[in-house]
Amino acid sequence: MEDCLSSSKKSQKVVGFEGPYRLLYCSSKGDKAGVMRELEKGVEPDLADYDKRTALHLASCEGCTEIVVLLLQKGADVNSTDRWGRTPLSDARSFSHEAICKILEAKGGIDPVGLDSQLPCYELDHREVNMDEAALIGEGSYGEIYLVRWRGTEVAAKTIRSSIASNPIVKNIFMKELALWQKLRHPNIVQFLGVLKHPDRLIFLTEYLCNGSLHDILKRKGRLDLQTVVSFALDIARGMNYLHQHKPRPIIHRDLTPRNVLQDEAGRLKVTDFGLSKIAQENDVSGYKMTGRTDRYMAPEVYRRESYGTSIDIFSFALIVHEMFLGGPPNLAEDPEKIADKRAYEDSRPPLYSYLYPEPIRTLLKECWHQNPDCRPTFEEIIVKLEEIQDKLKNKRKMGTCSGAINDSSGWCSRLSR
Ligand SMILES: Nc1ncnc2c1ncn2[C@@H]1O[C@H](COP(=O)(O)OP(=O)(O)OP(=O)(O)O)[C@@H](O)[C@H]1O
Repeated sequence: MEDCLSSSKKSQKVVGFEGPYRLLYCSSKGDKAGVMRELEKGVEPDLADYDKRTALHLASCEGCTEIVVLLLQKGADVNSTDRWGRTPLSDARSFSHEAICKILEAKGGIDPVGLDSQLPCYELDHREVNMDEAALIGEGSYGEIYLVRWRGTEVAAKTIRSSIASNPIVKNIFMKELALWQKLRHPNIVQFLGVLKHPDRLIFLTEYLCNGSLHDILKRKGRLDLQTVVSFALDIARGMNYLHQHKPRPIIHRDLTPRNVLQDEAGRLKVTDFGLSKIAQENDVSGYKMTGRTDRYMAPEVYRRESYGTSIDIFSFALIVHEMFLGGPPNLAEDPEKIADKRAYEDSRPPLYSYLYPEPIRTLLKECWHQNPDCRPTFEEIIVKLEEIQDKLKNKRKMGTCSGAINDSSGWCSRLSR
């Protein structure tokens, strides 16, 4: 733990607006003097943001020819790939910047994704769904959600805002995420059904979960008892473990929140919208923004704009489990950006009142929201711990007693019978 704590402090470096990321900003704006200044300061030409997009990606999609030439002269990698496997040439082609395509090709640039090689998404004839009879059930960052009938079954239809659907790069990324989603099959992952082939709209179908989101459930019911929390936490952890163990690359959710966890008729929770929300929130992935969207479930390393991995989802998971005991988010009135800032730079975490959080859960939450991502457990490890707690709870119920292996100093067993 000592090591974890000391490296945690090390990882708290501040990346301010005037930090190395200015290179990306200047590149996307075509500011040659700014780019030169940053490179002269010693900033690496291949510096990437948290989506692994480099200055060369940004200059290529913005059509900044001079910057592309300059970055290549300074040794930028012509074939750096971003989170979606796109190279600078992929971006230049998407926006038809012919001159830049030629420059990149001459330097050995390749386009491993290309619009043509996009994985096909399962397409359905739009006449199969009558959107005129659709009932609105919710609204998210990328559009509205409707309850519709498809082939005799109630399903959810998600409409994509035209600001997203009309941007070729964003649409392409969106379609790739959907193509990935259509391959996933797990009891704790919302099932993707297909995209409606519509001349001027982008709509996709998923299974319909009649009980709504965990956010809705907490609003309705308030605090959940320990047994329910453990069972819900296991559902989320199993769905997330499936995503993190995806081959050849793990799928990072990036926006795990109570709104992105839905409940089916049988009471089981399922995870939805991996990757999609963030695409929509970033609004314009072709440009680099100096301010990031923050929220209360964001891991410190994301807020600090550092590189990150699967453990950002573990951090969000801990906050969701914390909320289930509390019946909603703590410090609801506080500005989410302030909360994220304090978590990133002051190591602040929500309170773990002993009368609400039994000992095995307290320890688990502390591990999961550890400041150092390397010290957080994996979902596989979390599942083992939660199953142990669940087994003990079952045994206690059978024996009709609360004394035994799990510390009950806070009287948490008594809440089981509520
Ligand atoms: N498949 C579904 N079945 C039933 N209800 C759904 C389904 N998908 C979404 N909803 C409802 O619609 C609401 C909005 O969903 P959506 O996923 O678009 O947005 P969000 O999760 O609230 O926000 P964001 O897009 O930022 O993640 C959800 O909170 C939920 O209540």
